[in-house]
Amino acid sequence: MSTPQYSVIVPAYKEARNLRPLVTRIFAALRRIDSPVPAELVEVLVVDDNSRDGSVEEVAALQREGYTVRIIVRTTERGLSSAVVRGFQEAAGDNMLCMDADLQHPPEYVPQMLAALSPHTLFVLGTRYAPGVEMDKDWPLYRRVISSGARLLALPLTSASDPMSGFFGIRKEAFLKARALNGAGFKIALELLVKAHVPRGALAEVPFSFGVRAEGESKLTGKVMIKYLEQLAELYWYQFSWLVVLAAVLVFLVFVLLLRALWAPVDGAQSKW
Ligand SMILES: Nc1nc2c(ncn2[C@@H]2O[C@H](COP(=O)(O)OP(=O)(O)O[C@H]3O[C@H](CO)[C@@H](O)[C@H](O)[C@@H]3O)[C@@H](O)[C@H]2O)c(=O)[nH]1
Repeated sequence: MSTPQYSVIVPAYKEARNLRPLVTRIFAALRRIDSPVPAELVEVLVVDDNSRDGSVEEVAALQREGYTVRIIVRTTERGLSSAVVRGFQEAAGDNMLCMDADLQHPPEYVPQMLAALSPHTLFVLGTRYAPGVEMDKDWPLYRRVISSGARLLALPLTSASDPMSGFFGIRKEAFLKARALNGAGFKIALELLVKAHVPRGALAEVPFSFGVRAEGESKLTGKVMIKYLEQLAELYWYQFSWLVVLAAVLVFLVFVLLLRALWAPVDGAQSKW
């Protein structure tokens, strides 16, 4: 078997029933005659947080059928973003893609997303905010509102149109540049866009329609949303702390100038004496 050059990272918690359709559809897309990426160069890496729902057995069955898929089972950590970071650390390929297990990210887009990465295009983002893209009409209204609100709050941090997306790819060298990854919450794409300092010219966007979950339940809870607000505060500080320092220096200078202006006439008066 050739060494994988492309790794598809799938964070998964209790997704046993989605893994087979996900993996078989990814490889079916890669085996199409018009796929820009050969299936033999791709691995799928599932990062599971000890789901104990048959995910390990499902991956073993897929391996026996010849699919290049492996699973990491974490027993001491939990969380979507940290699972993705672990997957990127363990990936064999230099071109790495992250996607949900639940088929909300269409597996048929995997070849195109992987092929978009290159030494010049360090980040590829699956975006739901592009002309002509429609949200699945079954996606609940409250999720649309949360997603749009979260996106608006993040827009000053990045030029990407959908920093909330969980469907994105990054080159290994860009990932290794990102220091002090927090890995909390759900928004690892946003954190990587900010901390890997991906320039606008090295970012490609691929519009896609976000579907509804195939099986199981979303793990997005109120706690995850609070984590997002904490993460935003950290990223704003990371990105804009120099502005705060600049503002402090300016305030100090204005203060000094004011003091001088206030004291100057008195000094003048004293010198006459
Ligand atoms: N390993 C691991 N995986 C997890 C965990 N929590 C969630 N996942 C996996 O992460 C993927 C997304 O989780 P969902 O719970 O399905 O998220 P969602 O509500 O559909 O949110 C998605 O859409 C958002 C856009 O609105 C995205 O921002 C988000 O990243 C995610 O893709 C799924 O494959 C799920 O199994 C966890 O604690 N550990």
